Amino acid sequence: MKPVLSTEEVRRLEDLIEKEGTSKAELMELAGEFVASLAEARSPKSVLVLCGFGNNGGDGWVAADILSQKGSDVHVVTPVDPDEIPSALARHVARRTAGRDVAVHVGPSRDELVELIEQSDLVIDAILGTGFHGELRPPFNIWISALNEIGASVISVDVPSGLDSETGERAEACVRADLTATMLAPKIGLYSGDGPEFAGELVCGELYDNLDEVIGEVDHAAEFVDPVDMADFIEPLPGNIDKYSRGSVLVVAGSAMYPGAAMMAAKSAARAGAGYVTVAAPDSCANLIRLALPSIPVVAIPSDSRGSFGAAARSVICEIAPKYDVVLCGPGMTTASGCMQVVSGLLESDVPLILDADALNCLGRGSIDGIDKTPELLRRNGALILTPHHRELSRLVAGDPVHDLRSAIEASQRILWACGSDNMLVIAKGPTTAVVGVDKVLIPTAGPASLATAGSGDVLSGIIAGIVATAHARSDAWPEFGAYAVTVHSYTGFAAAAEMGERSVIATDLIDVIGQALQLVEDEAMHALTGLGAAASKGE
Ligand SMILES: NC(=O)C1=CN([C@@H]2O[C@H](COP(=O)(O)OP(=O)(O)OC[C@H]3O[C@@H](n4cnc5c(N)ncnc54)[C@H](O)[C@@H]3O)[C@@H](O)[C@H]2O)[C@@H](O)CC1
Ligand SMILES: Nc1ncnc2c1ncn2[C@@H]1O[C@H](COP(=O)(O)OP(=O)(O)O)[C@@H](O)[C@H]1O
Ligand SMILES: [K+]
Repeated sequence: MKPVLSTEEVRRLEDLIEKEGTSKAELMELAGEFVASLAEARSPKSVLVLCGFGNNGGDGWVAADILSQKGSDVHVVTPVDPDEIPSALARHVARRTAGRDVAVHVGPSRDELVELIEQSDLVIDAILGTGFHGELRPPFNIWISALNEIGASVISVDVPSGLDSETGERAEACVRADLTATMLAPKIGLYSGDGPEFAGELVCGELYDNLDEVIGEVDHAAEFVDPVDMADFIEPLPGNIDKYSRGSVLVVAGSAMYPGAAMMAAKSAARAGAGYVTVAAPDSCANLIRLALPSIPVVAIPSDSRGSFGAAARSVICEIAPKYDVVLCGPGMTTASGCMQVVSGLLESDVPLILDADALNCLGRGSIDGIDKTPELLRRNGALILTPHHRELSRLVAGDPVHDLRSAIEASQRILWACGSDNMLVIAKGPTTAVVGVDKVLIPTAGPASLATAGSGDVLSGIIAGIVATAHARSDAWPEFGAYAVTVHSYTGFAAAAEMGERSVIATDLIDVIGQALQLVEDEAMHALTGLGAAASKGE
């Protein structure tokens, strides 16, 4: 797992590294070398380096110096003369570089800048890094819009300029990079909001030899989880099991209005490896589900007049629930009063429970000031996984806005810390999904935008249920299994997009490629472990 840091955590890390004997000036030299090596790999004849006032600009000046010494034709654009750069570290390297065989352009007009961009094979964006905040001021807004308009090939240093490294929010003008060379550790904003779209490919320069030791001494906003981190959680199917011991799931879901959600969640749980999946659905739609899923038993539960779970549902469901390794409740269920009763009954039981979709909306309706103010509703002995998307999460915390990864992590942590339970997980879904436990935040590989299709969340909750059910002996590692399930879901997105075209994927396509996605994740994990490299790529 790779640490993902907040801006403040990066500052603390740099201070610690300095205490260990590597100065910030040395780190700047190493950062510049790293950027230069990435630029060199693209064999540019002519490189344009756009430098800002701060240390991000300093990294750019160092890279310019190295590239010119290696024979590239290097132009540097700076808003002020090197002698007037306010950051002492950056001023030092700027003066040094300006004395070498590098063409320096101070405060060019837009037209002059456009000409310079057009004449170069590669642009290095060292305008703004972690020090950027607030509204983007001239001349950088002009530089960035010119750069994006021309569509030059761009390497951004640390973060794309104009992107807030903490929130992932972008300024009106923000560099659209092909590659972002981030220093020491990725910043959380690179995964949040507009970060993934504007950063392009992300590579991290560790810069410091003993980074692994020092980085453990600062808090981590999150950890990025690769398939290789899942190698311990992927086990071959043992021969001496039966359908029950393999892992059983009860899916409590569906209504006359939304029978499909129950079908998709149940089928996904089975495809993700559960040996025995049962659906408990209102009798209004039970037959429909039976017909669609011949391999899955369906228990018909008394409905209300609108075809949702009725008043008698709670006792019937709570009686059968303990027979299963995991219960998944919510998809397509509606928030009728019978459903609210079902959710509260299941919360009172000890069975490991996943609450998704309408079960979360029932929870939200059942607590007036937000679920973080009424944690007693969630306190239980059995494990609990909540899988809200941003809107559901916002409803759970009484309407506080949740609109990006960072706010989703914060809202999830508020709920978890209020409950104080290490037996609970919030899987906060979004373009980048976070698996949030009381003491750790995992960020699995995000899927493609093809996943933004109705029913995709039902597929995810089914995959989570299937994976968790088959791992029942290892409940201590639910965050890791949650991350594994999210990764598999992401890979269904890649595999389905490769088959169907990225715009045409619908949720049922994702179910059909769960097996393929499980195999892709396993191949990547095993290849990386055995040093063969990640040969199996995401459906390419
Ligand atoms: N501190 C360190 O030890 C290291 C820092 N490094 C680099 O240093 C960067 C951080 O450097 P700084 O803290 O100097 O910050 P930056 O260089 O990211 O930005 C600070 C400068 O940007 C200007 N600025 C801020 N907001 C602006 C806005 N809205 N419009 C226009 N200008 C704005 C400020 O006036 C200031 O001069 C990192 O991103 C990284 O690239 C690396 O050299 C590695 C070592
Ligand atoms: N732009 C995107 N890129 C990648 N994944 C996405 C994107 N938008 C949504 N997703 C994923 O798709 C799923 C959608 O779930 P959800 O909103 O619950 O759908 P539904 O309620 O229709 O089933 C989540 O797993 C989410 O992480
Ligand atoms: K930058």
